[in-house]
Amino acid sequence: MHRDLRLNAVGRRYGGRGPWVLRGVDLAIAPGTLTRVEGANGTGKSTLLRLLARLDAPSEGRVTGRPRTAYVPERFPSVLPFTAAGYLTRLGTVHGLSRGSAARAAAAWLERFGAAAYAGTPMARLSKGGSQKVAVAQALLADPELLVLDEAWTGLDAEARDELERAVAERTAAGGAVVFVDHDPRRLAGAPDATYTLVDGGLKARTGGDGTGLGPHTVVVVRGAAGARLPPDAARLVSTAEETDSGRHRLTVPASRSDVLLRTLLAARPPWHVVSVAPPLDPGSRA
Ligand SMILES: Nc1ncnc2c1ncn2[C@@H]1O[C@H](COP(=O)(O)OP(=O)(O)OP(=O)(O)O)[C@@H](O)[C@H]1O
Repeated sequence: MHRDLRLNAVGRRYGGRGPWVLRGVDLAIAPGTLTRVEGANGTGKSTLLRLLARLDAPSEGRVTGRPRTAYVPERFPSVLPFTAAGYLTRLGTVHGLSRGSAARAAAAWLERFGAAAYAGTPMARLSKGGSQKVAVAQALLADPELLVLDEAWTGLDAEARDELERAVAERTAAGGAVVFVDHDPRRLAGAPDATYTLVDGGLKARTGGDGTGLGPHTVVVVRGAAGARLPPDAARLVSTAEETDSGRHRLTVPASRSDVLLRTLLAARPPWHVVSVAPPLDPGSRA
């Protein structure tokens, strides 16, 4: 399937004869999945993310698949000669939105990240945090099939960090793929379908993935029509689902995804009834 992105025996080194930063990397990124990439400083995380975003080409091996991709770089150029809203609107039109839709989407994303007040501020005058909000908004603007986030949370305030976690959950629930690097091990804890560590230029899968119990989980009890199955958008978000009684389901969901799960269930047709929501449990405990 062309939306699946695959790296096949990929290697990357800089400057022709430089040392191999990556070598023999095989990786498949399927729609609807969340992937975390970890590694010590300088192990090639950004290099890998640029290859996934197709902004860089491998020195050897192949990259196949062309999902519509958006990327938040580690360092976002803030000297662009536009206001925040002007820049986002232009980008929206590049992504195929009409000017009006692009302007509305730009305003909506700035609002979501608490940046509406600087919509008219030239990019060069934005603070680091303000500029990072624009960096994140430009990536989310066009509902990408693949979202690549390189330390995208760095510089955001606490509310914007939470909002970005919600936006990631929305993307994966909608069937998009997200790949991220973040220095905070608690980021989206429990949510990734796969976690890889870069060691000696290669990828090591963390055994057991990360969707099996790490990080705080919320327990949500919902009721649907007898025999009804969870809507696919909701099923993608949960770690476990158990029908405890006819039509009554007990779901565990990574805390970072619980808001999006509740919204998805309430918006389903017919809507699901939320019976209870328990606060996040300690990592590993989902009893
Ligand atoms: N454009 C480039 N030209 C030359 N060398 C580069 C280039 N980009 C990265 N490198 C080198 O490749 C190696 C991996 O860099 P990369 O930025 O991918 O690692 P990283 O794991 O993202 O690092 P960090 O955690 O510090 O952000 C480093 O030795 C770096 O100096």
